[in-house]
Amino acid sequence: MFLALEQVGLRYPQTSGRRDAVISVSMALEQGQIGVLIGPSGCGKTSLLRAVAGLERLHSGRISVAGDCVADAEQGLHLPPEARRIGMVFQDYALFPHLTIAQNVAFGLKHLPRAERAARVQDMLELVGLAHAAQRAPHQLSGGQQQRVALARALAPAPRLLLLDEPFSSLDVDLRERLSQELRAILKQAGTTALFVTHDQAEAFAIGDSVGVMHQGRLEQWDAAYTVYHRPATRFVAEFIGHGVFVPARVEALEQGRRVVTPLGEVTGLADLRQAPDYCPLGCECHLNDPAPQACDLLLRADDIVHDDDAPTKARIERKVFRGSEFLYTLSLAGGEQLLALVPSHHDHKVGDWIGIRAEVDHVVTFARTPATPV
Ligand SMILES: Nc1ncnc2c1ncn2[C@@H]1O[C@H](COP(=O)(O)OP(=O)(O)OP(=O)(O)O)[C@@H](O)[C@H]1O
Repeated sequence: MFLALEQVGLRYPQTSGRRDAVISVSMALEQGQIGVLIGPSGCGKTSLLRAVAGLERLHSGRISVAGDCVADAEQGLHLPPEARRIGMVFQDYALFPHLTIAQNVAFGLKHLPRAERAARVQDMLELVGLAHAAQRAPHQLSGGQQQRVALARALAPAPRLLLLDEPFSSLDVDLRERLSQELRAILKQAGTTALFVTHDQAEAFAIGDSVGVMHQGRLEQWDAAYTVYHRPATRFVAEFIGHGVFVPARVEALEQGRRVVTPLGEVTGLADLRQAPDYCPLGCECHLNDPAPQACDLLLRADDIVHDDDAPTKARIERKVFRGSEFLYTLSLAGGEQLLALVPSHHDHKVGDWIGIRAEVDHVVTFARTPATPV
């Protein structure tokens, strides 16, 4: 593995009584891969990034880059940031205002002969699509262009690893979306291994080969974005990623496989259910393997609920949010359970209307109900 973190822990001095900022985080990235850390404010994303950069000392664990150990708490090893050959891009792109764009990009290349330096600057500016702006001053560029210059500056010395901490957070939504796609293309073209921090889910999914969800200092899941969405490892991940709710349900053993009985009836379209008993989201004794009916909570995302006038289950529209191509409805069933549903926006029902719905769940995600409730 190109970047490997093993049981990394980080504790800030003079914070006794508070939980550690990072607790036993293990993860790995292959060369050329892009990893994204996502999680709520204060969950430890930036602290973890700073630990990789060498800006914070580890309290426990070890970090290696390209096979070189750069930090090992047990051995008291801590390579300073400048010895790690790691590039960084932060939220405030902090270009030098008195230097031209080309001079900004050349900043970390002082060791190169002049001609080589100029060629490298040209290559980097071409990579980020700003070769025409080489002689301009930073204030003559837009925020998005300035952030691309910051990226070119970070990539210019060919770092072994690039760390990016919410680089687009000061930009508007449209620009962020475009830049995140561009960023992925640029990093892939340069073959750079990168670790990116964001609290924006769309950005995480657009950029990351692997996505890690952090919560209270811990990395709760580190997986492909698709797996994080469809196979959340913990309740926290299930709730944090995507629009979803848990409904009380019951898993029953059939002669072959299992079925899940929910307030919407039996969940249909269970292509994945046969795998479900083997899959314990919590990695512990799995309630799905028990032959007796088991009370559980079933994750239903907004895209699992289909509006169907002929469906026997009816739900009342409590709230609706227009999202262009679809409405996000908040629904309640006769028994009071709440659901979310994405419905094509030509179905423009009023709040208070009852509509037919059914569940179409391709990826069944259940968690043992706690405390256990009678079935
Ligand atoms: N220099 C510091 N000294 C003491 N505590 C700190 C320091 N920096 C961060 N913390 C604490 O460590 C925890 C993790 O903070 P961190 O900034 O890593 O979270 P984050 O996920 O990046 O949050 P955000 O998304 O808001 O930037 C928080 O409880 C924070 O208060």
